Amino acid sequence: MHKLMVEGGRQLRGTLRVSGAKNSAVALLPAAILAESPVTIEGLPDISDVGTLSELLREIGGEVSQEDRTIHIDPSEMISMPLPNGRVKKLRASYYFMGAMLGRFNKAVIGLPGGCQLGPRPIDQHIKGFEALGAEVTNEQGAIYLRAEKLKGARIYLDMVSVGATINIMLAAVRAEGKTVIENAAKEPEIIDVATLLTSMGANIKGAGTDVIRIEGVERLTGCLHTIIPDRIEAGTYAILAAAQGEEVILDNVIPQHLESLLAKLREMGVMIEMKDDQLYIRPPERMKSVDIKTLVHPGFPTDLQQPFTSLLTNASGNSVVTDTIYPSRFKHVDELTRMNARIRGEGGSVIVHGPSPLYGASVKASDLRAGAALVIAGLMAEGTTEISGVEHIERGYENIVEKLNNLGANIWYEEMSEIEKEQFQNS
Ligand SMILES: CC(=O)N[C@H]1[C@@H](OP(=O)(O)OP(=O)(O)OC[C@H]2O[C@@H](n3ccc(=O)[nH]c3=O)[C@H](O)[C@@H]2O)O[C@H](CO)[C@@H](O)[C@@H]1O
Ligand SMILES: C=C(OP(=O)(O)O)C(=O)O
Repeated sequence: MHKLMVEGGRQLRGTLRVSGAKNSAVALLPAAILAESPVTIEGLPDISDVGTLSELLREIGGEVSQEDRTIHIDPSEMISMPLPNGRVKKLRASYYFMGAMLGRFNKAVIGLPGGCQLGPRPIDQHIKGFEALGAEVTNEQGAIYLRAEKLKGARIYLDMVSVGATINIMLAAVRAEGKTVIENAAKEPEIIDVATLLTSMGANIKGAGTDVIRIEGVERLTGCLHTIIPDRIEAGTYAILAAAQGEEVILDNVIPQHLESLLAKLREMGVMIEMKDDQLYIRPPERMKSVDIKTLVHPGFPTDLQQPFTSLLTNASGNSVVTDTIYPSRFKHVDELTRMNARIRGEGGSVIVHGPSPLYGASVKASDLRAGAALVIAGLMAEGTTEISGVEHIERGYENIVEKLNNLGANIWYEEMSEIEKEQFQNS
């Protein structure tokens, strides 16, 4: 078990290449289950969620091989093997095995997914969608059993906009008989990416990226080659970091249009941003202005950037109000930032960041992936050294974070935890 050590106060400069999108990759890999011949996916991020999904694909009989960033998945020998526990609990996206296995085999048995603990994360809308398509869904001792004679297209209105439910219903519906319409669908770029892969496999999908998706079921899907879009959340995290501690940082392999809400907020704070093709140039101002943020469904401010952005706000002059309407209790990073001298207090469902307040290195715990990113940013901004435990959360979603940041001039390294630290971590 190791911890991440971050020396604060260094100015960062140089070019950082953004990896393939985690939230696309984790849906694209299960989507390959639906094909009858090999699927090749390029631009894979090297993160633990991808490794876990590759193992799950192997567990159900998939032949999976990887060379560098390209994965080949041969789904032809797959069977609907129950996946009640184990790896399924390591990540959120294991829920995509429900839609994909239901779509291919008309049955699936899968444990409830894990992923970041951000407050309640029900999957009732996924189940509502599967049932509308004709599946019988039961929860037996913590595993979800899905069975259908034959899936039939349906009109499904999502009670709330859900990324996972939208993708899962698409996966189940592409081989169903007839037409499916998903209303109040999520519009995230990752949904378009999954629809692009499925379309290359032979699916008939219209409207991905809008709030009404229409799918005409087809009998079979075949393998294809697909390249994953860049990770807008990784790019956003590093853009925030560059605004906090950069001299002049260039982010490479970015789709700036995917980051409009973040870039608008950074500009409001006075950060200089230039876009050129797939690159972003970021320079912080002398003095940063406070801003309020409220997370919303895409294209609103993404909840996954709320925690990293809170770290940046500690350096802004004035009071900033942060509200998360997607996960109203996604604030576990706040106590840790407070240990580092941030002045943040809760009010109603929001937190108010009083800035600027200098941060000081401390021993802190990453409770989830983006809390981890928030602490890395805070550690780089702080005076002294910060020790971050809970590194496994960060490794779920950030490829080679140590190498990428050290290439910009940071000083970050892993250290093995002492026995006492391990015990304290496990009991905290
Ligand atoms: C693997 C992946 O892509 N994860 C992302 C995905 O998570 P995930 O797909 O789990 O998030 P959703 O978009 O489904 O959740 C949005 C909101 O709807 C609620 N909800 C969702 C489904 C449901 O059946 N019932 C229900 O009540 C959730 O509790 C949450 O409040 O989108 C989130 C919101 O952008 C991101 O933070 C996650 O990074
Ligand atoms: C919440 C996240 O991930 P997951 O849904 O995989 O837990 C995230 O990527 O910020």
